[in-house]
Amino acid sequence: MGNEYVLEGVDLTRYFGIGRLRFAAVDHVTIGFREGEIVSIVGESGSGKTTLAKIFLGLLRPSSGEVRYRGEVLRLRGQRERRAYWSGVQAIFQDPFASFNQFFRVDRFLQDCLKVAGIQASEQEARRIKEEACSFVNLPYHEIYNKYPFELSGGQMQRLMIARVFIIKPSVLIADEPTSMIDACSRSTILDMLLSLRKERGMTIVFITHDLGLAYYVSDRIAIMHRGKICEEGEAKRVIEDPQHEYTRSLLADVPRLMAEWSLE
Ligand SMILES: Nc1ncnc2c1ncn2[C@@H]1O[C@H](COP(=O)(O)OP(=O)(O)OP(=O)(O)O)[C@@H](O)[C@H]1O
Repeated sequence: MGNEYVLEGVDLTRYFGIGRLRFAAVDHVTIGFREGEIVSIVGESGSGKTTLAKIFLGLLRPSSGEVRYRGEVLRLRGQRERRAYWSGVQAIFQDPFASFNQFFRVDRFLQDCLKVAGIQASEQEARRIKEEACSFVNLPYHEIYNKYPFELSGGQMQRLMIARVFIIKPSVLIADEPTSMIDACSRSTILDMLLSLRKERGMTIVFITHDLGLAYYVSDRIAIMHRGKICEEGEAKRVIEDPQHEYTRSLLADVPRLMAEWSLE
């Protein structure tokens, strides 16, 4: 039988610091993501979520354990292998400002996405794809193509990151607090965009958030991370309605209006 996970981490550990200061930011984490599934990794600040995301993206080496993509152990030896991997596994990071090369205009950024996606298109066809991606995220291409990232708002940058995903069509998207810089209204629009991408493309989405309400709203499964470990994992409804771990219960106590806020059921 084949491996059912598109992406998985097996016994991942990552230490930081040396000597007595050494600690495990990610501590023996095993977790897998199936095709078309949305899994949220929820935990408070410093619990190791971003470190785990970076390991999955091949941006950080685990101290031990391994990442498997489509059943194969991930070994990224050069820029070519990295690029090939990133055409399948993409990320949206917390701080969109840091995700852009500030010296490149928006058009160059989008053009690079075509390159990562391996799309060889005429100038006219490339323009059509870029316009289509911008319109998917409600950005008027003709107004922004000539701008530098610092001339965009935080929300526009985040939309541009989703336009990138729209062009590259990765199998897996790792979204680290994708809605942190925008107001509640644009937030739900962006979430809807991501949900429709998963529906249309069967994309796997890994949401990294401290917001259990948001996780419940979007996910099939939730994994709770605490001090580098996954302390609880399961179907979203089960984790919320019947939490098994003390830490999950304490997180739930912090979101008493969870159901009402997200108008669930
Ligand atoms: N490069 C690094 N060097 C040393 N320590 C680090 C490094 N990156 C992260 N850490 C530490 O590892 C721990 C986990 O950090 P991480 O960013 O993964 O947490 P997080 O759950 O994503 O938090 P947040 O929600 O605030 O982003 C923290 O104590 C952090 O200070």
